[in-house]
Amino acid sequence: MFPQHVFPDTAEIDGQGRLVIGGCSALDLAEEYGTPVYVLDEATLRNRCRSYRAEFEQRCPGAQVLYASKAYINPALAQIFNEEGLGLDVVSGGELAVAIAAQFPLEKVYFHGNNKTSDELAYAVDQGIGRIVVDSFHELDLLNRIAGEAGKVQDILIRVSPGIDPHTHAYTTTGIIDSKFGFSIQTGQAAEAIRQALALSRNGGNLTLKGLHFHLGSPIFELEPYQAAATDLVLRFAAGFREEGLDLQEFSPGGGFAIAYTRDQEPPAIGEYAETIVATLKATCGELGLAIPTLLIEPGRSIVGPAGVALYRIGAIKDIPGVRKYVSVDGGMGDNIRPALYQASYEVVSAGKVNSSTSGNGTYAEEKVTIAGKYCESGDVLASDIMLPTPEPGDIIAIPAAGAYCPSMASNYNLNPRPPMVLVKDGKSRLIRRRESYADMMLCDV
Ligand SMILES: Cc1ncc(COP(=O)(O)O)c(C=O)c1O
Ligand SMILES: N[C@@H](CCCC[NH3+])C(=O)O
Repeated sequence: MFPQHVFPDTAEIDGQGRLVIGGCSALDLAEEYGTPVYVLDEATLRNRCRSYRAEFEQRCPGAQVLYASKAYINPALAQIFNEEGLGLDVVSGGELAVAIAAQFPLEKVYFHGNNKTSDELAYAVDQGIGRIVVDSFHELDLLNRIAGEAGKVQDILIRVSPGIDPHTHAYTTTGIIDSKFGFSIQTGQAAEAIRQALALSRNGGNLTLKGLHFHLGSPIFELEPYQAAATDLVLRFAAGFREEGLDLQEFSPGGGFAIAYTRDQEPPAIGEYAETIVATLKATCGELGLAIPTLLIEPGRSIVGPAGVALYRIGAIKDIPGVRKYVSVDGGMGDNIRPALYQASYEVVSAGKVNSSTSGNGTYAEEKVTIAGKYCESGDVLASDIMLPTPEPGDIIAIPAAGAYCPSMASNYNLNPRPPMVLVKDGKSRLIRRRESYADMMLCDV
């Protein structure tokens, strides 16, 4: 059965059992743009942006949705997010440069990161970035100096670490006490950071503390970590600094909202995350007598992830009798490091032979295979022991839920060019990033 809910909103199967995305045949896209290729469905992207805005704004007027660029950004996408009224979360000078290239309104850009360099901070301050989310004492001093040299007063948030385990992969957990991100509430370092920031907001300093931020990790399939544990805990902590002059104008519980990667996964709906966060925010602020701050949320994966489908072409097929059947494709860990890095699981369908009750073609006989990449690493496996209609060299396979943290974490390992990105909508496709060439990969070599 076709796992519709892990594919983009517009995905369908035509009468010949072929996958169609955004009105475009996956086989035709593979032919036109070559493989591997990442296809992004514009309708899904925009639907997710609109759902986030609607679900949070209707419950909490003035709430702002900041797209977490690290999930994937380029100028064309930044323009779409701007059209949809989102802000941006950036974590490097490079991501900020994309926002600038796309003429994104910089007052809606928030700069994160545990070790922003002085060059990056100076660049952000000079360009007039909206907020810098300060993550260390070193950064507090450095930024105060840089803003002073630029003759500016920079708005900041402080990132706190609430000491909450959101039950996700150890490599993607950020809000626990043993984390390189943020100032820990438990150790007293968050309190000290707030006091220093307040002092720099007053005594001739060059910073203005606007509020607090935290981010627990990603993907978070539970609602509870956002609720009592985090939103409630951080708000109570913030209320303790009212007397010392903390005016909590902005409050961000970060991102981390989950998506379905495999057919058995059912993450909470966007409305459920919104209800949990906003209800807790309102109840806790009411109880503490705090004015409700502007709520900021930072979804990345859950906006771009479900919009993306990776297409690969099958090459070598190696059957090791009694052991495993390896089906190798023309991409792999260079364009999707997530299985190797996080043991992430994906669905795989054969784009020209989709087993679906709506295909009208009955079913294709399946066999158990392992999808391997073309990289010189044994760990370069995209999906292990999955069922696939009998594969043949030349077949196109599609991996859904691939829009987030695949192209953005892609590398040139083994000097394979990174794949192109294609936006599809209403039966038309548009290249928004071309495939790298061999010359591109030698561009910086001197
Ligand atoms: C500070 C911050 N905000 C937002 C995000 C976005 O997370 P996700 O893409 O899971 O929504 C991240 C990444 O985990 C992050 O570190
Ligand atoms: N890159 C990770 C998530 C980390 C998000 C950044 N803090 C992933 O692929 O799931």
